[in-house]
Amino acid sequence: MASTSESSASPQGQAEKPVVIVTVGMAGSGKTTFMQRLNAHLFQNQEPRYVMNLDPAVAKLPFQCNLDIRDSVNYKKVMEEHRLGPNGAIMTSLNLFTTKVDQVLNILEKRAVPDPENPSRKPVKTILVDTPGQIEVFVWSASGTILLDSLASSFPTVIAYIVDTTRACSTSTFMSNMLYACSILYKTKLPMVVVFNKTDIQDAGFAKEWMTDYEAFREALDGDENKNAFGGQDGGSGYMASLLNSMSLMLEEFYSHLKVVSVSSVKGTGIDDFMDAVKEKVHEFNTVYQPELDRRRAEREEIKKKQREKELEKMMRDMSMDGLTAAAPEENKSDDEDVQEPTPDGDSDDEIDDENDREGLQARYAASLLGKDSVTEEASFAKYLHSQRNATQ
Ligand SMILES: Nc1nc2c(ncn2[C@@H]2O[C@H](COP(=O)(O)OP(=O)(O)OP(=O)(O)O)[C@@H](O)[C@H]2O)c(=O)[nH]1
Repeated sequence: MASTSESSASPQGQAEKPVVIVTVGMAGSGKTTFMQRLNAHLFQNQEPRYVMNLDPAVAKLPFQCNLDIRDSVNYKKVMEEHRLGPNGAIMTSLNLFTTKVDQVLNILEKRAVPDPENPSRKPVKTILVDTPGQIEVFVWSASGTILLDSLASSFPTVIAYIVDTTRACSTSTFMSNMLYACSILYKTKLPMVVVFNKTDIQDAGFAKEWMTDYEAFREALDGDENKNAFGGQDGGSGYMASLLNSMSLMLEEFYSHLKVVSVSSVKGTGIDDFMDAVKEKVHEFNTVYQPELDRRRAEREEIKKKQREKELEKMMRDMSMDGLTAAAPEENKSDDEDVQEPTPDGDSDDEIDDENDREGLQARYAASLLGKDSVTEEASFAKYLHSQRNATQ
């Protein structure tokens, strides 16, 4: 039997990390059932695992999970309180959950190593994550991205894209599924295993063939066209066939990056193949994705560092300007003179402008040093001083 644990060691030989498997797929494709099957498979092989449910709208889970988004967010309440539809409420629930991502990672990090207080508890080797059926809500939302990025920054992470094989038999539904998978691959930038599920009802041989043999797909397209499967009139059918044909050519490169397995989540067939595929993808994660993630992280750090340097430079400039403008009046008159004996032209505009400038600089300086609240405080204090001064004049 293939084990994911042996594959999670980094190329540098660092300590083994648990592998995260995130199931993504269209509604009803069988994500939860697949998750249940994986969970049972790992249990049978006595592999310590950690199961997370990120679907706030699921009514009942057929397995026990360690971390359930429903424990921290009440989807129905979110819907009522924010007057949202189902998708909006799922997205808001995910957003709320994402605010706790640090805590989630902390828990996972702790479970990934031996617990000195509980030596009999084995470190987790696999983290299973179930996601909402509304793919776009998870994959294309900011919270979904943050959650996936956070997981991938700590552990090797693989996407399991679940396809309902019975609903991918025609060339057009197959292509829709593949385009979805392609967009997820490029959005998440994580290694992917395509899981053709429900193969107890429909064998996935045709799909595998279409993905490796362009001519086979072309023939299937011709067949669909002859049967007028695209239902087009006035050449509409021809347009669909040629579009699908072009897309298939375009997707050839994408197919070459995928690992494809056939599974029946109900019967439990193909799970070993899936685990082997995950093992391969973890290796890819460590050798290809991880360096790329590190590069992107270093790039972000560099940008942040430059921004900080820029702000510091600006602050230093502000401070030295502040010193100059503040010194000038002190050279000529005392504070008392300044307040009690105005110049003949009264509160000269120049003087007030000068004062305003100084107040602005002081406020900005305070902003740099003290943070936002203090800025408001400092600015209003300066304003107060200014009004007091005008009142005495
Ligand atoms: N025959 C068969 N049915 C399956 C298989 N996997 C899932 N199903 C059925 O497909 C239906 C949907 O399965 P779920 O696991 O709820 O699908 P899901 O993708 O989690 O659904 P959402 O979370 O609502 O998107 C259920 O009736 C399952 O019993 C399978 O391998 N074979």
